[in-house]
Amino acid sequence: MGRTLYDKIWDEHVVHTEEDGTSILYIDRHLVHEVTSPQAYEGLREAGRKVWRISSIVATADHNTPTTGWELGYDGITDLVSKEQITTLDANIKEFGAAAFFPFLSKRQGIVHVIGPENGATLPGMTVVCGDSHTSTHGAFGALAHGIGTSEVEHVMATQTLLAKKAKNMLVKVEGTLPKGCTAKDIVLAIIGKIGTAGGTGYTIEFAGSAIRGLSMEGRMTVCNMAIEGGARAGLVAVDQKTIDYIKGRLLAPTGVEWDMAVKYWNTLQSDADARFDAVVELDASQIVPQVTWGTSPEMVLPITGKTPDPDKEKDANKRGAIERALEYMGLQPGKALDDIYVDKVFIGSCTNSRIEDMREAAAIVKKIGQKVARNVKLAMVVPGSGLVKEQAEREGLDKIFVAAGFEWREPGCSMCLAMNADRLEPGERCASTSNRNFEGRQGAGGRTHLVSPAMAAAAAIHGHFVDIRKFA
Ligand SMILES: CC(C)[C@H](C(=O)O)[C@@H](O)C(=O)O
Ligand code: SF4
Repeated sequence: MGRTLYDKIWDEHVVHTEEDGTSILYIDRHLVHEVTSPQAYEGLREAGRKVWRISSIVATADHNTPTTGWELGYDGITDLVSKEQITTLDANIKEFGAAAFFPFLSKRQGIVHVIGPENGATLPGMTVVCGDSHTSTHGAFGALAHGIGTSEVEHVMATQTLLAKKAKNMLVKVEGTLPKGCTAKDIVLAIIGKIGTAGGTGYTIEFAGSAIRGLSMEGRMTVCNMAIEGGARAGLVAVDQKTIDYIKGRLLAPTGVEWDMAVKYWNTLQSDADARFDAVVELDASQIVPQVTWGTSPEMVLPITGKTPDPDKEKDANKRGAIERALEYMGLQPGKALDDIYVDKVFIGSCTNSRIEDMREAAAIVKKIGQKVARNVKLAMVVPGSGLVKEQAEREGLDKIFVAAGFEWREPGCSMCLAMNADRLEPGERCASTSNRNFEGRQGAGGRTHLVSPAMAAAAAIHGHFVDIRKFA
């Protein structure tokens, strides 16, 4: 019987399997950031160990880095805990080594899930880990990539392996043409709306179908990024010519004979036609409408044409309670039209949507509408995912479009995706955000997050409330 893409990568990396299925998996790439690595390095130090394969480590600082004041250097990091995490990473990499390190202030610094692929650190067929749940992003390259905990970070550093149990195979097939105004973000929000945040639990999801093949690598990364929000630790997309074209010439990508050999192997990284999946979910891309989350979980999502749900109409007591709590936290009434929700802040960024294509989509809408950020919007910020994205966007003049319309154009980092740096929501503030999590307090205590695509966020900034961007498409 044929094998899935997941089966193939797993088989290539499994070192040993116990009777109960517990396996030792060889790890090719270890991405490191400042939040989940300090204890791991400390553990190595205490045990007198070295990093097993230094060339597997690629590191950057992202969660704690400020997005303003870079001209002040490290003095611009006002939060002392943030500063300590960033300088600790600098010291650890100096002591333990890495294949590549993009520290705070360096040109290639950025969100770990943006800089990995961008620098050719993420390659098809690899096993990729990072002490970060959104490592699933890298699956867009046909790599088996998932987040691990801090103790596992230390284990991988010490042994180059990870203890893991094989997940089941799920196929999410999205066929058809995505309507104008809809993006990869709308696809993945629609998938999560359908399967729920636990739908992918215990599975590795392969995203397939003509709509997925039609996406750019940036779009595929957006989809895989949120596989974790659908409950799956890893998401995958089969390798095709787009994958290979994206990688060619990147900093850490193979060259010469090694490139040719790699491409030959990468071209085998698809599920066999007769591969068996344990679960199959199908979606018609042509039916997708721009999505907006209304609640405190990514599955609480509806088309922009929708209205917030009425808990009284929900028969299941648990679900009813969840709807009531979410509406209360979000400060919304049942039956509220989504395009009548006004926002206080707009955040375009995060490892879901801070790549060049996202910047282009947001700028295009701003240009098309041709107006300034609405008066009720206190802050609209665009945070590129890396220094290279920032540079590219500036070459294309996108920053000028944003700034002229009243957006702030910031330095790269995780920024307002989570409240770990200076960018955050104040209690009660409502935000249109292109990030991936809308949990209570995620963007700051009491903050209210609505997850949307970059184009939807940009339009919300200009109109002051959510709008159906299909009318501009
Ligand atoms: C800080 C880090 C461990 C965390 C994660 O694992 O995802 C963060 O990136 C997030 O998005 O919540
Ligand atoms: S951008 Fe957000 S989701 Fe991504 S790694 Fe940073 S904090 Fe996590």
